[in-house]
Amino acid sequence: MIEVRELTKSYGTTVAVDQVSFDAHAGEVLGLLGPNGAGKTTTMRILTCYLSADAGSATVAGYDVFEESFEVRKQIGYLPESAPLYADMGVIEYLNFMTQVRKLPKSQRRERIRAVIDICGLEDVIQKDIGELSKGYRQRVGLAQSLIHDPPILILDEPTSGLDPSQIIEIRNLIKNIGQEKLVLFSTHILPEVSATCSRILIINNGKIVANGTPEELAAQEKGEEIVHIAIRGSQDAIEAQLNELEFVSQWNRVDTDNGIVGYQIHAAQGSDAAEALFHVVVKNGWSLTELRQESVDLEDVFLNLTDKEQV
Ligand SMILES: Nc1ncnc2c1ncn2[C@@H]1O[C@H](COP(=O)(O)OP(=O)(O)OP(=O)(O)O)[C@@H](O)[C@H]1O
Repeated sequence: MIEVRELTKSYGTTVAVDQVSFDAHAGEVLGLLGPNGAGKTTTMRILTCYLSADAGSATVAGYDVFEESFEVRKQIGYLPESAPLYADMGVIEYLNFMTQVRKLPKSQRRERIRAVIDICGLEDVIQKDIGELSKGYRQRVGLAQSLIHDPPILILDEPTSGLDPSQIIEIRNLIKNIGQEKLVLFSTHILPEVSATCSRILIINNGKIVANGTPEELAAQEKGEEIVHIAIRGSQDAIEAQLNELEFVSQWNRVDTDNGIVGYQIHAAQGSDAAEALFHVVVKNGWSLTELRQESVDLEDVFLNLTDKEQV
């Protein structure tokens, strides 16, 4: 649905976006993660036709961002970092205004306003002016305007910035729900944000995409191996003789011995499905398994290694 190739944009001597390429598909919640100044906003502004690029190409739902901006804008709902909301407008009045900006046919306006109020949980505040709303509700109104024309793609720039923890959770859940039906591309500089919300992550640093994958893939790339914790009731000598013979095991450390149960940390080749393979080894030897656990993904290491540490 989105195809970006070698996109480049400079402001004077600052290269804000540097040969960025990526694809995004329907049904994904894609997180653009990077420290401040990494180039997230610039990338999003180019994709939403608010900014031209110096080089490269980008298409949205098959339409060229530079040649067919009218069509591209129809495909995209955009929530900029500071959404231009009008404080003295009522919620309904503002959404109605946005149906006009988006040139929705009169016959559809009422139904679309109702739909976005429902999706974004605005029912309790429809009587209020935008200026009276909490920041969390204002952000919901921002999301509602981005959805008003029912676009297949949503682009959200730091949608939880400035919200308190409970508002952040609400907006994340909203994004996840919307992501079940639409492609959502959103930016953040906060790592837990992407872990909590995204199916795939692009890490951007100094204008370049430095990683692209699911949280699990990125962590596996970083480690280059699988680490499994296992505890077995059986003869220590026999277990260790067997571990030495397993080709996928690159290294093992005995971490615990307790009442006939021996615990190991096992390093294995990436993609070897070591946990499952070790389970079969234990069963084949007639030992009993008291613990089997693959070490959890540590995305923070990935992020810190790929971006400027001092900026995170
Ligand atoms: N209008 C502008 N004029 C000059 N430089 C700019 C302009 N907009 C952005 N930049 C620079 O381009 C680089 C990328 O900025 P951008 O806003 O795209 O990053 P970002 O990842 O969105 O950061 P943030 O999270 O702080 O918004 C930064 O070095 C920034 O200072």
